[in-house]
Amino acid sequence: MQEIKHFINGEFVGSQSGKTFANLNPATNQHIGTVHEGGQIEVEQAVAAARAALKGPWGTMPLAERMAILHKVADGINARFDEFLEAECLDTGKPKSLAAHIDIPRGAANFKVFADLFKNVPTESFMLDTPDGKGALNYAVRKPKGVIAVISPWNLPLLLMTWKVGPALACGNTVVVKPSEETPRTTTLLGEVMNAAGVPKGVYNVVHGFGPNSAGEFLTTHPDVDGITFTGETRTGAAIIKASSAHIRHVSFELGGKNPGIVFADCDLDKAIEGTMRSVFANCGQVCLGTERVYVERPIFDEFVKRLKAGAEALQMGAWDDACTSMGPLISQEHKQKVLSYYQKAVEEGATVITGGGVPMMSGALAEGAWVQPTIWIGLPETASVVQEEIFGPCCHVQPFDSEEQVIEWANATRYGLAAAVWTENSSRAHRVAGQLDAGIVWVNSWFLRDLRTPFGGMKHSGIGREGGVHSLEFYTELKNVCVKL
Ligand SMILES: NC(=O)C1=CN([C@@H]2O[C@H](COP(=O)(O)OP(=O)(O)OC[C@H]3O[C@@H](n4cnc5c(N)ncnc54)[C@H](O)[C@@H]3O)[C@@H](O)[C@H]2O)C=CC1
Ligand SMILES: O=C(O)/C=C/C=C(\O)C(=O)O
Repeated sequence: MQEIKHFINGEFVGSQSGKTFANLNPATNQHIGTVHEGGQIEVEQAVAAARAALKGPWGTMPLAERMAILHKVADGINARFDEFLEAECLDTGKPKSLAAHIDIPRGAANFKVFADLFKNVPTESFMLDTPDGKGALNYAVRKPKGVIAVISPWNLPLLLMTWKVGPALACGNTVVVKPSEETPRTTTLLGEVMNAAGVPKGVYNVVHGFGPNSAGEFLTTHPDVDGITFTGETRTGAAIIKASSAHIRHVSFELGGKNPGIVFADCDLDKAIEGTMRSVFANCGQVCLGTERVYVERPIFDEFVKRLKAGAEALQMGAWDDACTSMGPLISQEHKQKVLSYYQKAVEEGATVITGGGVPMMSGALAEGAWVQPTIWIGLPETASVVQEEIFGPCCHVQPFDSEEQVIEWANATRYGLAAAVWTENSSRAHRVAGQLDAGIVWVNSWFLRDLRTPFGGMKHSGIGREGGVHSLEFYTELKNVCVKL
């Protein structure tokens, strides 16, 4: 059984309180590790270490050296690829085919891409005319923001944590990470890679624990934190703003979604089915960008539903290391109960269940895991709970539509605005519809095709701010204008 400790000032340390909690494998519900629960003391130590590293070796390191170290971190993740893969799959139950394709490579890329992006970024300068005719020169310089608190979720643990830590470190900041209590392993393993890569002590710190009245809250309310970046539920984002409001600092929030997939009759149906299958069921539906509302133009509705059903029923649930597995379990028993409560609500609200709706029969060690069936509903009004609320499970409601105007109105009629997918071969329509959707990202004829240089974030209740490319640079640095009278 693995003991999972905090990583503070370059060392693995236990909690002074002696408090621990269980690390469970969601595929089996077995206790596979013991995690130290951080309190005020560990958060205090981690923030102090991050502040000292900022003033010391990291803050004074030449840019080229810092970027070379971040390349070594990426190489270090790749060199220990199989260990990261196993750690991520044990924590989440996700199939290794998925984690090997997405989670671990993106974990490494998040360091390389941002190191390369930020190496040569210019800033603005302006000449100002003055009455004496000599003028003044203004130029802006970027400084690291300082100590960044990173609060990360359990659905794509390494990917989403490094998506923030990579650019934060590339900009010269130091970080204290509070990973999700459900998925402590890869964040901890990254500490070993940081040390091996030569990252100075205190630059990357990890404190384990929960949210309210635990490490998460202690970190986000700490007065010596200069910025908070968070991915997770909208309600948690609101709680973090409220709890930390005494201190003025920037926040960057990537929150929930209830994303539409819009399928026009002129789409390439094979591509639309393949993309919608991924966007609904990948990672057992636990992706904030995933599609939970599918709108299909009426002439192809029956055919689409028939083929989506066949795809869902062909998914293979099983162990993470079985090459045949295409869908894993949900993250926890608690989340399983939440998703099943929506399965029940859908029926109570009058849905026709096309497939799924319950719990699959799993055998052997998997019998006690957090498994649910991939599920498709039709026949609900747009006001139904499962059409309006984020479920975060392998399920969707499919609705026929008759006009562009109608589908745009429905697509926008939620409090969320994170992502959308549009399937059409008509490029004028693609641009027209994309322009009218309330979403931070619209994919046309694709889903989860990511370019890390682009703005990423949500509208409405789906987030505050954008990260990615120069937008990460904006969040993780402070701009200072220097005005020199000539
Ligand atoms: N990317 C997304 O949009 C995600 C959405 N979710 C949604 O959120 C639901 C709940 O999942 P959770 O893991 O509980 O998500 P969450 O939003 O509660 O947790 C995300 C992170 O925030 C921390 N946290 C929670 N409360 C906090 C607080 N008051 N102060 C500081 N940190 C805090 C957690 O410990 C974790 O590290 C899921 O059922 C799903 O619907 C969950 C994970 C990711
Ligand atoms: O940055 C990405 O490519 C993925 C983002 C996904 C989420 O934010 C999520 O699922 O929570």
